[in-house]
Amino acid sequence: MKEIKIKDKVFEEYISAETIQNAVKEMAKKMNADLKDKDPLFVCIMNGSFMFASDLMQQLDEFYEVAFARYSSYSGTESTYKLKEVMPVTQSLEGRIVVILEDLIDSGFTMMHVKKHFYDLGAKEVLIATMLDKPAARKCPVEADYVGISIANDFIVGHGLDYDDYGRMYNDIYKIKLS
Ligand SMILES: O=P(O)(O)OC[C@H]1O[C@H](OP(=O)(O)OP(=O)(O)O)[C@H](O)[C@@H]1O
Ligand code: HPA
Repeated sequence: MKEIKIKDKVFEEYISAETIQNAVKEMAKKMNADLKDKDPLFVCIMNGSFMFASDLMQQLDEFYEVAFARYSSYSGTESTYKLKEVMPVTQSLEGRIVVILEDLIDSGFTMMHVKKHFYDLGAKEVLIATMLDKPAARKCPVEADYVGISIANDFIVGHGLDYDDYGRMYNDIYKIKLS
């Protein structure tokens, strides 16, 4: 099994890029059916979601508006439970159906706060689409409307996800190897 080393940690192969692409295609099919003619605004949550958002956009049938925002709460492998708004969304959300594009829901802290914040900014409806979900890690009550793949409670890197900002560029996903 392929292993990679990032700083002090070793990670082993976990989910192939092909499995991710198939899950994203299934998600896009549902979105094509649900969102046609509704003019949703997709908001990509940086940094981790850049690959997922790019994959998904290429599978959607319509040309939709896409915006970007950046929130950060992790240090190493742990949440600080302090959400920093590094880059706010610049488009108006007033009256819009907003679809948040997230790479991973772990504790749920980020999505719980971002969803509430987008409603506070005037969104009519806020939906969450996540490439990966870790239901066993949930500490905050939030659920996604679209889930690519549900995974166990392991720290992962790849396909946008990082350990201390490294590892995002791997196309496959790797999970931490505990020694
Ligand atoms: O459900 P949670 O426990 O809140 O964890 C999920 C969030 O953590 C990661 O972001 P991070 O804060 O590491 O920022 P990044 O996307 O820039 O890496 C990930 O991209 C999610 O946004
Ligand atoms: O498992 C993870 N990997 C990378 N970043 C994360 N942010 C929350 N959980 C994770």
